[in-house]
Amino acid sequence: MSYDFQEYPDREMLIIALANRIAGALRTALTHEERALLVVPGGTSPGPVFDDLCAADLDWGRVDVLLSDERWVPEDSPRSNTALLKSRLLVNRAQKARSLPLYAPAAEPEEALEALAQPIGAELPVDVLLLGMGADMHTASLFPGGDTLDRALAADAPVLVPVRAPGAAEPRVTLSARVLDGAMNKHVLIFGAEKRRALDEARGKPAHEAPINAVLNGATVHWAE
Ligand SMILES: O=C1O[C@H](COP(=O)(O)O)[C@@H](O)[C@H](O)[C@H]1O
Repeated sequence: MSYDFQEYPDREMLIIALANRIAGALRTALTHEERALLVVPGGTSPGPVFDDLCAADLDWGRVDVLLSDERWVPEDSPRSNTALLKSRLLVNRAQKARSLPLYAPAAEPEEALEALAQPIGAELPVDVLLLGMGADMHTASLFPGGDTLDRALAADAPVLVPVRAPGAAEPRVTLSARVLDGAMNKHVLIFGAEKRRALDEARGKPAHEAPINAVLNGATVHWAE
């Protein structure tokens, strides 16, 4: 397994460069496909990248945008990744993009899983993937100790997997590892010394201990202090 590690002098430079890389990869995909599928993370890290990317000059009307994972909370929750996506990425030029939902107002994710997975399955594979990573080496909602991690890591995993994990405050849904890893163009965004150490510690570990390893092959990791 090998990946590129790109270190930046500061977060601002990383954000500009990464937004440009993603926009460029989408433009390239759109030269040979009718539509392109962009998958992005939630959490605290990607907001500033979204702020730049949403202004990129590209044919957003032919782009589908999807979260890598979602916490099973309504959109008015401060923990909603969908709310982050809508307020920071699907604005400006990018408001023309089509958003594929990863949440529906049901009590448990299992009740909505099939309906959410169907339109996603129709757009696969992922053209451009941006992921985050937690200091516990989780990515998307592939958590060490997650109750469905084996299923989510399997070669024949479904598109979407519901997850409950010790490190996660609420139930979640996640794209499975095979869907994430199958992306044409893969980027991982991490900030700070703790996550850099976690990435180093992940080296050589099996994916059920360090789920980030399930998606790193061929990826570019973008890091700034
Ligand atoms: O819970 C989540 O965490 C990871 C990492 O988030 P961060 O706040 O440490 O940047 C994120 O990639 C994932 O999409 C999100 O649901």
